[in-house]
Amino acid sequence: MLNISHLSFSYGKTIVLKDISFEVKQGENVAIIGESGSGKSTLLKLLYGEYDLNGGQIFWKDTEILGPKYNLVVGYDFMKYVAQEFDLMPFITVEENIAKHLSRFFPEEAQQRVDELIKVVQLEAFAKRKVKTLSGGQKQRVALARALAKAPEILLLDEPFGHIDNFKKQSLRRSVFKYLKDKNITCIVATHDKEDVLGFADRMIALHDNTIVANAQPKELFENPESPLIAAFFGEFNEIDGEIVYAHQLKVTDTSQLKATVIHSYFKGCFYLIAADLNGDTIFFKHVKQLIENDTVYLEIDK
Ligand SMILES: Nc1ncnc2c1ncn2[C@@H]1O[C@H](COP(=O)(O)OP(=O)(O)OP(=O)(O)O)[C@@H](O)[C@H]1O
Repeated sequence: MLNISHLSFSYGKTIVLKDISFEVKQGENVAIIGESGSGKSTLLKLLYGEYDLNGGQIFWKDTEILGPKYNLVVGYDFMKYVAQEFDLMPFITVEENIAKHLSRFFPEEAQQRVDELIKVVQLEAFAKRKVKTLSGGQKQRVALARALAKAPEILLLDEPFGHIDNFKKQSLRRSVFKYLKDKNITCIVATHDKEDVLGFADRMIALHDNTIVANAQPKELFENPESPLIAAFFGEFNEIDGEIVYAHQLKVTDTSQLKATVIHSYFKGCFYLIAADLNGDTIFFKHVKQLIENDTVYLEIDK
């Protein structure tokens, strides 16, 4: 169990996190969300022991995670952190980067492990390539594999698929998160992307105003978004009479109290996102067909 109690941290005078407490069970996948600058990366760095806390404590089982004031070398063997800027060794190959920290006394086992991880991050075709010749997304996958090489108990991931194209992203997510679950590796992911959360995270923690404003299962938060911050994470939404209504929860009907004027139809693939004026406010709803500008539509809320 990872136990964070009353954690506080500032960069100089800039307060970033104030009195944060939460727990993460072994094998759990927890997503940290929040606006840019809300302190997601800072929280991961604190969990890793990169900075000294201003207050509070972090424990993994019986080990207290301490910062540079107490540790000559930052970090702990049982934990790996994949930062947004991954520092790989550019002049050696993908395989060599991953194998770097594996024992040289058991070359066969090391090679098997490298092969297994290259498969997890779907880089089979690039195993023998020098890292400096890879794209940003490919490097990100090498950094992930390298973090997994020594089988950490906890993995801290900062926007782990941010550099990876949509084409590859979904299958890579499934592969990596399945691997972590299979190996019972605790995983904490800082992300802006709901796709990193839905279907994978057991729990979601939202940071706002230096503190935790939500800590619950993604389904629970999706169904009852307590604030615009949470709703916005999941998608387009409106505030109608003080109520949060997702764009997919507004339906066109024959007649209703909600009379709106179409402003624009955005083609979104299998639906159109319609912007419309409702009593002077712009609202958004999903519709199967394109609607004509300035047409009147009646809407109902279908939750
Ligand atoms: N090394 C640093 N020194 C001083 N201030 C910093 C430092 N790193 C981050 N900050 C500030 O701390 C706050 C939190 O930053 P952090 O990077 O943790 O946010 P974030 O939620 O991860 O943002 P993003 O989603 O953009 O990555 C921001 O206001 C940022 O400007």
